[in-house]
Amino acid sequence: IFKQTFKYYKQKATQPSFDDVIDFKNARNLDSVIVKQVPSPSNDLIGELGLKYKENWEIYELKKVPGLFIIPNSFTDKGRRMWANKCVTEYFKKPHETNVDPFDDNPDKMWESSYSLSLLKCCPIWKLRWATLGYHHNWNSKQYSEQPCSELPSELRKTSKLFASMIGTDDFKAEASIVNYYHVGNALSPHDDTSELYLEAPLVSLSFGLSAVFLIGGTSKDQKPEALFIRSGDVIIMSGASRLAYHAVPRILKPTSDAQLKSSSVADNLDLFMSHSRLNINIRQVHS
Ligand SMILES: O=C(O)CCC(=O)C(=O)O
Ligand SMILES: [Fe+2]
Repeated sequence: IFKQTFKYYKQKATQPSFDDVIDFKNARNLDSVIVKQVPSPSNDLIGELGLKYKENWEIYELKKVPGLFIIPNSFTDKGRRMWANKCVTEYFKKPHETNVDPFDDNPDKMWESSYSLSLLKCCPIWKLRWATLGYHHNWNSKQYSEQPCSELPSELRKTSKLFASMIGTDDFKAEASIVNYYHVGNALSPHDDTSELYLEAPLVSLSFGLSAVFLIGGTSKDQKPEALFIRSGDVIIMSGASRLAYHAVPRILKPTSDAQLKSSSVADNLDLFMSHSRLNINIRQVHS
């Protein structure tokens, strides 16, 4: 059943209907969520992590998927740029690992001098699909390395700790991170994340760039998933029962007209890339 819903939203022949997709921006189908308010973090942290200043933070929990929290639209424009920039200039470099390690010999070539989208698309940056940080996840054995290759960057540790504390987990240890790079037409197949040795801790997930449809169900693939839009700056937390739930990203939405390409200059390579990409940074605790 999960697979059917996945295929429905992934289809390319016709555009699927998004009527059933929970949307925090347009407040659609929000009768399926519970809202909770938590006090704002300190101003220092807000500024450093590129978060929005808000009196109170609103956290939504899906009624049908207890433990699945969404904190929409958490970052400022500048903050979103800062995070995107880290994904395309830092997180793919050693000691982190990626699917395109050969390019690591010459990481600065990732953005080789091209100002138009067609040229830019030839750059190695478009071939990046994932990077792993901290304890590296081995995709084949589905196991984490014994030793962390590095400590996670401090902004990843601080951000994940902060969001984990918003749902009441004060002792979250950020030990591993996977950064996913998506473009229109890409998808992430249904899976559960159970390689971590300690599964009681929440998983914190940040998204930037293009919007996506996210599906999350239960621990069985026979359970019909809920669909929700994840937009740039949204934070998702999988905790409790939802931590072990099947989930997937069947569709990356095409850029809307307001994301039209800006003028051609080197400084805008990031805008250009981001108007055609979705970046997801998820942070995990591996050990108890
Ligand atoms: O891209 C996403 O939002 C989800 C990524 C994910 O599920 C994973 O990396 O395990
Ligand atoms: Fe996952």
